[in-house]
Amino acid sequence: MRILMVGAGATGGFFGGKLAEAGRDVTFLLRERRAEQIRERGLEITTPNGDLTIQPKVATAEQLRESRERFDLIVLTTKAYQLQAAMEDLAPAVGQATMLLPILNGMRQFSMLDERFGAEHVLGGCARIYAEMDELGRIHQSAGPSQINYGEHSGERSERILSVDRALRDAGFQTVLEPDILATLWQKWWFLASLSATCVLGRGVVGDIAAVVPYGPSLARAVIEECAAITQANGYPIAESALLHHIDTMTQPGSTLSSSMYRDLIKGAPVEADHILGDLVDRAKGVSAPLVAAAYVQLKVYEAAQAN
Ligand SMILES: NC(=O)C1=CN([C@@H]2O[C@H](COP(=O)(O)OP(=O)(O)OC[C@H]3O[C@@H](n4cnc5c(N)ncnc54)[C@H](OP(=O)(O)O)[C@@H]3O)[C@@H](O)[C@H]2O)C=CC1
Ligand SMILES: CC(C)(CO)C(=O)C(=O)O
Repeated sequence: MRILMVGAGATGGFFGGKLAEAGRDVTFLLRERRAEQIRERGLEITTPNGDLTIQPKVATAEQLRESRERFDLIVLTTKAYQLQAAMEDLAPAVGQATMLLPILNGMRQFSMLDERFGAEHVLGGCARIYAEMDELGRIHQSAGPSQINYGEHSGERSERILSVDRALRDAGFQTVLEPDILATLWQKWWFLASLSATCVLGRGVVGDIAAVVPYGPSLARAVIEECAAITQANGYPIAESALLHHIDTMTQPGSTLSSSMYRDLIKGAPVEADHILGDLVDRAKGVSAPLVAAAYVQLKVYEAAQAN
């Protein structure tokens, strides 16, 4: 299977690097600066289980346009606010049977891809990992999961999704072929949105907020309950045990847990406000979610200040 990874940032660099190291046929579609960095330094990845540096195949949008090379699987790993431009860059690589697998957070990416390329090309997917790229372009994975979940939106175990499964598994990270990828996406979304909104409102990682007893833990609990209620109102039930487990995780003193959105915020980098929190409150279906909305407002004010 010929795989095109769009982006070699924290997630794309990690999963694409692992796939390339495992011998899969991977090309990275990169913008000029990142392509140059990787040609010079290689793709460098550090993980709790060891480090690796590879020299992957790299293409820029211009090279892709000229070669008109088509790929079997295109994995999208940009931030949400980069997706529109990335779709234009990757378009020449989409042939009749090409599958598009976005592993971004949130949900809007699917309607955007459906509209641009046709829903028949689009698979469901998401990633679980704690990773960051530093200013030298090195990818650092922290302890915790490294996993991609994927599936047909219909839930079908089609020939093509089984071929994706064969291509992605056993490459040094976990993979899960999902019977109901939409449910998985919602489960991931409420977890991520509640973590992000709590960290944004409390301006700290989980342990910092948990230390402000009793208000920090009650903030986390209230945000979790809002996100869970929106998810349930959209038809995705949450087991009591999952809710309690998440509340426990999010109120642990000393925990260094945070989301990629919060890490971007404290770095002064752009954030996926509309995609991760705005879209969730837009889908509240009458559920009251003042805390998630407040976190969203904060991020939009931050975005506006950044633009000036
Ligand atoms: N980081 C994490 O731990 C996790 C992140 N996620 C989600 O995954 C998604 C990606 O996040 P993350 O990997 O952290 O983001 P990063 O910013 O680390 O990486 C995104 C990469 O996409 C590249 N890119 C953007 N536009 C293009 C384009 N047109 N062509 C080629 N490359 C492009 C950027 O390249 P350039 O260097 O040129 O700017 C950048 O390197 C987000 O939705 C995030 O929420 C999900 C789970 C965990
Ligand atoms: C769920 C979590 C926190 C880890 O995969 C994430 O998606 C993120 O940090 O963006």
